[in-house]
Amino acid sequence: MLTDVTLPTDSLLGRPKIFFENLIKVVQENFSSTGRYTIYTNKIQDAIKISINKSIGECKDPKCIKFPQKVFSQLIARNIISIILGEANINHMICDDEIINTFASLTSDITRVLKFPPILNFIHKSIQRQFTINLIFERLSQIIEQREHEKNTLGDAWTPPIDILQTFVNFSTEDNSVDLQLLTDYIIEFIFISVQTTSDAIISILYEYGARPEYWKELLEENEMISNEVIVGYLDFNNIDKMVKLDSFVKESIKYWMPCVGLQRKTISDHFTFSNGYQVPKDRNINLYIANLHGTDQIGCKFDGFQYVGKDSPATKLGEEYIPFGRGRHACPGRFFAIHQIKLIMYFIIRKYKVTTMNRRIIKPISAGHFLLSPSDELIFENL
Ligand code: HEM
Repeated sequence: MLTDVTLPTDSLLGRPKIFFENLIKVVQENFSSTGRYTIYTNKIQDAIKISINKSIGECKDPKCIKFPQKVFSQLIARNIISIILGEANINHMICDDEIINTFASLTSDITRVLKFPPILNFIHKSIQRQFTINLIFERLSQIIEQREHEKNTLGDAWTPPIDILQTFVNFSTEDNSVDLQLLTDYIIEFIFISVQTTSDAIISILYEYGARPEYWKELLEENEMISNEVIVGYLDFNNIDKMVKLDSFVKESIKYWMPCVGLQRKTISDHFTFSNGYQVPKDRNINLYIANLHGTDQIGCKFDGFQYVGKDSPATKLGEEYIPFGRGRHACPGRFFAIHQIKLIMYFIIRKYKVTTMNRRIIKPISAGHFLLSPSDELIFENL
């Protein structure tokens, strides 16, 4: 038997199993293909437009974004804030640079802490406390206080806000009292799993797009066709489903930007036997040879951006040859939401800018074991 997947923050937050089960439940219920995130899509589109205007803006002359990592983690952070806080001071919060930066850098901050050897666990604990008393804790306290006040004033007439925060409040309330420490941990974990994963994916797609002008014409035509169908100023799910060429391009790019090996599991029974008879003894770590499954250029295959068009093979559909979101019982439940955001972001970028890598150079992902080193190449934006 192989171990279940554990989230990297498990050791840091030190919460019992039920904590992570609740978190997965929230993601499954709110962000599966049939999830409720339809109610969030307009908010996300507003947040994306604000981010693009603020961070990229008008580019009458070519503008070089030197640190795409920073710009796109802030953009995704703004999206995530808009769905976590939903109805709470949303306009104020999604323009609050301090909270956006805290959300955007949280994952890299935590990842740095997780690199400490276990013997330094006591430092984990003190850093965790530092996290949990930081800005997020304070801002959440203010919002919860306001919600409690409204609840007490309105009594039975009070209707709970529909947002992710309120869902986590329900999991953190006992005897009518909200455990703010627990609530903060839920939010930290939610940010950890959703911000950097999605911003890394969008950057890799932009690197591929910027270096491959042969795809621009068809992607722009598809973009224009969809924009002609948008009626009330916001794209709906039907519009997004029609971005089939973009979806295929996104899928191929994400596939290319996976480490060579990964999705590690550990043998916890006496031994594990593969279908070909190969046996792995207890306590050994097993990594999949992802490049081979995905057929990337690391094993001599060519990037083929439109290969999935018309094949009933969207970027969210998992298979033996496509595992960026894992597979099986613990496959990523947030992938529908991630791809939804990615397609929206690409939609707004493609229609406004010509995007290129420096000298239209193809940028290659660099694997270091089962990690990818974050590329730090610039992207150049110019108004169309
Ligand atoms: C492009 C963005 C994303 C990528 C590439 C990604 C990838 C993954 C991978 C590889 C796993 C582990 C699967 C396994 O080991 O079998 C995972 C698990 C998970 N992901 Fe994502 N993810 C992304 C975005 C998100 C988002 C936006 C959310 C939340 C809204 C999310 C929530 C989760 C959760 C809760 C798990 C744990 C599932 C479980 O253990 O049952 N992910 N993700």
